[in-house]
Amino acid sequence: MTELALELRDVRKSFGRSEIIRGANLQVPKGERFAIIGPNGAGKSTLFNLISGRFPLTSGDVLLNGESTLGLRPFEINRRGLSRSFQITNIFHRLSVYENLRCAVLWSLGYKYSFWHRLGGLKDAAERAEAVLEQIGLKRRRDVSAGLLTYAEQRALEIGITIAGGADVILLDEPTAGMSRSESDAAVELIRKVTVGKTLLMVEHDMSVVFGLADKIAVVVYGEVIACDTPTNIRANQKVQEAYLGGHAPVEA
Ligand SMILES: Nc1ncnc2c1ncn2[C@@H]1O[C@H](COP(=O)(O)OP(=O)(O)OP(=O)(O)O)[C@@H](O)[C@H]1O
Repeated sequence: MTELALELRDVRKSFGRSEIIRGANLQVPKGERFAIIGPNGAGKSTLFNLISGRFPLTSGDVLLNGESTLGLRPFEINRRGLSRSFQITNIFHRLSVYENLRCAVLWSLGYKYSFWHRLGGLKDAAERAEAVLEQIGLKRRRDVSAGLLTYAEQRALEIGITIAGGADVILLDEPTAGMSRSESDAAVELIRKVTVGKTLLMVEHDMSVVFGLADKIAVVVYGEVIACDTPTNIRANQKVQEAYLGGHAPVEA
């Protein structure tokens, strides 16, 4: 049987009287790259917030590596091996690129920022931060304040921060939003490289990124996963074509 990294079982979420997530089910096998697509307001970011523990579920269950995460706080879910990035960049602008990464490593190890100064010599964290720096291609920019990086570099750093703790399950929220075609092609390569052997779940609107990167695509419409399949099958799926008004299935640019 396939081992699942992540499983959503009849997940529901209401805000006040509106039910936004309406019985979502999803199975993400270990080591696969999944894209979540769907119209604006379908509930994709809300699903991410439920999976990462930012919002409590109204009902249903989320399993990470076979274990329920119900009632766990975001940092506890993070310590169990799930790390997420945000649509809005989540970096410390006044710290250098390297310091941002070291901070992310230390945080994942359970250290609070207030202990920072006493941990400067922690060899493992420093080595890990250097390795991630290399992986994301920002070695040249090591000592630059993160706030001075270009937008694309900041998004790469953000991916570095997300993977720095060594989580096996990575959630990326619109990793190429606001990028030019060439920047987004480079981001796809970076994401592919840093997620080798890991499980990836990403929300993405850019169909060339989705079709270029995803093993499977989950389509969310009105808070339900209406289809989850390979890119080829999703393109041919009648229900998906109908959900994308006008009867056109999502296609690459
Ligand atoms: N904290 C909240 N309180 C109330 N309503 C919310 C909250 N968060 C999200 N919603 C509502 O839930 C619905 C789904 O929003 P969500 O951001 O998850 O959609 P999305 O699929 O990610 O959209 P987009 O593609 O535009 O980013 C929207 O109608 C939104 O207004």
